[in-house]
Amino acid sequence: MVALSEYRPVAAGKVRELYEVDDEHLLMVASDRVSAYDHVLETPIPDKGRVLTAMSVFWFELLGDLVDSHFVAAEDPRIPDEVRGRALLVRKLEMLPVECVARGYLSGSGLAEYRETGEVCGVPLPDGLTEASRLPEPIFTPATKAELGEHDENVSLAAVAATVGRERAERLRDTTLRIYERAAEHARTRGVILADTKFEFGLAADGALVLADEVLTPDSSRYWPADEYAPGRSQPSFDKQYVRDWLTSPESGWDRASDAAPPPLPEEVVAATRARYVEAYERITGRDLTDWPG
Ligand SMILES: Nc1ncnc(-c2cnn(Cc3cccc(F)c3)c2)c1Cl
Repeated sequence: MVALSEYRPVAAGKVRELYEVDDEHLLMVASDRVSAYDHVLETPIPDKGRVLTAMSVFWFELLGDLVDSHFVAAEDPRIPDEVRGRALLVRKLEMLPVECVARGYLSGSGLAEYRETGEVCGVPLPDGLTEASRLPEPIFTPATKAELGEHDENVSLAAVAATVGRERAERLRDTTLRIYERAAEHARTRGVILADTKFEFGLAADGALVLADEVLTPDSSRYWPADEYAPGRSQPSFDKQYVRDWLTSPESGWDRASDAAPPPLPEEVVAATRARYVEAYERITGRDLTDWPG
């Protein structure tokens, strides 16, 4: 069995890493780290990496009739034991430099831009929308990838077309919206609102779009519990709300406005957060996490 240290690191996000396996393959590794308020917390959430990995695989399979993906294997001799269950063997692709975001609801950077201009990424929206308003129909709001720690910058479809060509930009938009709608409809039947999500695509040798990166995880999407949905206020995050509430409570002694690192999480917040990740996975997929390797 190969050790992770034998693979060359090629990229690292806040809570995940990417390694080169061979000329054709990469290893995408999800850690148990969690990020909140733009800080990576020092306390890991056991099984978070497994849940997000298993969730991506579920969506690759469910969306397989709509779009090809880079996914090769979740169990394979090339996957080191130390990351088994939270790592995927994927095809190495030529990646398109576009963060393909679909939004069915208005929040985050979309809401901020709407409040400034009445539009998001050049797409005009009706008046009178507020935090977490459901949009008349889902919109494509692409962004350019920012440096680690910075926020992505929203751009127009024309800006994407200037980068990848008009036809490919429209294909990115259409594909992004089609797989968002399919996923959001599935999540809704499980009592979960998929408010928005971010995809990354690469190109196959014949120029076809291939869905890459992590897909429809709680780190790349906003998941809200449907039974608590109420527009006009920020919605509870399905998976991170316990962490957010504790960090902003007097009990933590942390001042979010300061740039101080957040304190370690109490074990009951860790346990409750782990339970929410497992619940999100089992409700969305109908599968049992105990059946997933690792
Ligand atoms: N199949 C692919 N082929 C070529 N490149 C990529 C690729 C490069 N960067 N990223 C984003 C990223 C950054 C940090 C850790 C991650 F796991 C993923 C994805 C992929 Cl997924």
